[in-house]
Amino acid sequence: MRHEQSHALFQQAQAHIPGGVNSPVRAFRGVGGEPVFFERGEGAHLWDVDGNRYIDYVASWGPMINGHNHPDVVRAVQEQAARSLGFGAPTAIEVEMADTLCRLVPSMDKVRMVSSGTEATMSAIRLARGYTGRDKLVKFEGCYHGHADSLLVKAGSGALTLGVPTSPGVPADLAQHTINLPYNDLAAVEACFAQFGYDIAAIIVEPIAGNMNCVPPERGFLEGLRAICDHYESVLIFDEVMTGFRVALGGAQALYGVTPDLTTLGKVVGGGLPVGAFGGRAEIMDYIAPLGPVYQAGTLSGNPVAMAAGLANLRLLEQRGVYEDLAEKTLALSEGMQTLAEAAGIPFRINVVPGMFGWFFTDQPKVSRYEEVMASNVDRFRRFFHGMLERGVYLAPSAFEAGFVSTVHSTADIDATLAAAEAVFANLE
Ligand SMILES: Cc1ncc(COP(=O)(O)O)c(C=O)c1O
Ligand SMILES: NCC(=O)CCC(=O)O
Repeated sequence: MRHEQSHALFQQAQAHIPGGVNSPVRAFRGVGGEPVFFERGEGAHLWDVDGNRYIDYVASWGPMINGHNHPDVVRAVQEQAARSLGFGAPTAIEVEMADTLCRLVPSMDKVRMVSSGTEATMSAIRLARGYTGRDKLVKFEGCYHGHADSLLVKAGSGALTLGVPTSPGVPADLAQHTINLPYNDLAAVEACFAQFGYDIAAIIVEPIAGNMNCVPPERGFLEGLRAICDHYESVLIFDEVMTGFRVALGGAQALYGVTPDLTTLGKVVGGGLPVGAFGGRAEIMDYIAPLGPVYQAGTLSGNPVAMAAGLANLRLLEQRGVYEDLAEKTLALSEGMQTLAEAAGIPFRINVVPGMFGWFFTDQPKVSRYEEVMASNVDRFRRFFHGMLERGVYLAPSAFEAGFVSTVHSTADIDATLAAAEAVFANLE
C-alpha cells in the first residue's frame, strides 16, 4: 500500500494545524507512523487520498452506525439544506427530534440539543451541580466524557493514549472537586459516598466504558450506582454519547434496565454532523434557562441540517431486527478473532456488546478493570494495528479505544477482516 498523498498532506497539515490534526486521537501517536487522510466513504468502506480501500471499524468514532453516505441520511441533509442551513430560532424539526429522543429513551422527559458530546456532558454536570447545590463530582478512571475541565481528570481516550489523563490547564481548584474511582468497583463508590456523599452533586459514568478500549459493566455495578445516588440524593448521569442508539435503541440503560436521572447523547444522534444532547427527569431539566437559573445556550444548538441527519439515522435504526443483526455481527467478528488468535498461540481476550468490541492482547482471564486494560500488550497491538491497516482494515489507532461494527458490514467484510487477521497473527511478535 502506498501513502504518498497522505504523507504529503500530513506534512502540509503540520504547518498550520497543531500536530496536523483537529483532534489528537487522529494523530496515530498511540500506534506510531502517520495518519491516513481520507477522501470518500461508502457503507462500511473508506477510500484514502492515495486510492487505498479499507473496511472501517472506526465509523467516525461512532456516528456512522448505518455506514458512510447512507442515501437516506444524505437525502435528508440535502433537502433540509435547500430550505435553510439554520435560523437560530425555533423549528419544527428540533421538536420532532426532542419527541423522538424522549420516546426512544424513556428516562428522558425533556431534552436539550447541543453541538458535541463535550457540550452535553459539560452542561449536564453544571445542571446537576446547580440542581443539587453541591460541587463534587464522581467519575471513573479511564472513562472519557469529553474535554470540559472538570472531566479531564484521569480521563480515557486520547488523554490516556497520550499519557496526559489529567490535563495541564485544568485549575487545581476545579480538579479538586472531581473524584476518580475505579470502574466496576462498587465498594470504592460506597466508601467514597460514606465520606463525602452529601457533597456529591453527581456520578457520571459510561454505562459501558468505551474509552479504555471496551469494558462492559459487571453485574450489579450500574444498579449499585443507582441505589447510592438514590440514598444520597445525587444525580446519576449516564454518558451515552457512545452507547446511545449503538448498543440498543434505548442505549445501555435499556440493555441493562437501569434508569439514570440524566443522559448525555452524541455521535449517532447527529448522523455524522456535530450534535449532542442531554436530557432526563423534567424536575431537573426545568432547572435550566429560560425556565430555571442554570445557564446553558448555543448559537448552533438544534441546527436543522444536523437534526435532519440525526433523525434520518434514527429512523433507520428503528427498523425491526437492526440491533439483533448488529449484535450477531459484532459477536461473529470478535469470536472469529478469538479463534484465530488461539490457533496462532497469541494470548487474546475479547469484550463484546452489540455494535461495540474490545480486543486485548493479554493472557488475563478477563478485562473488566482499568488495571487489567493497562496490563495488556500495547506494543503487540501497535504491530497488529499496522498489519491490519496494510491489509485494508481500519481500526482505531489506539489500544484504548473501542471498535465499532455498523449495520452495513457484510459477511464478506467480516470474512475479509478475519482473513487479514489470520495473516497478521501468523507473524505477530
Ligand atoms: C462517552 C463519551 N462522552 C463524551 C464524548 C465527547 O464527545 P465529543 O467528542 O463529541 O465532544 C465522547 C467522545 O468523544 C465519548 O466517547
Ligand atoms: N473514543 C474516543 C472518541 O470518541 C473521541 C474522538 C475525538 O476526541 O476525536
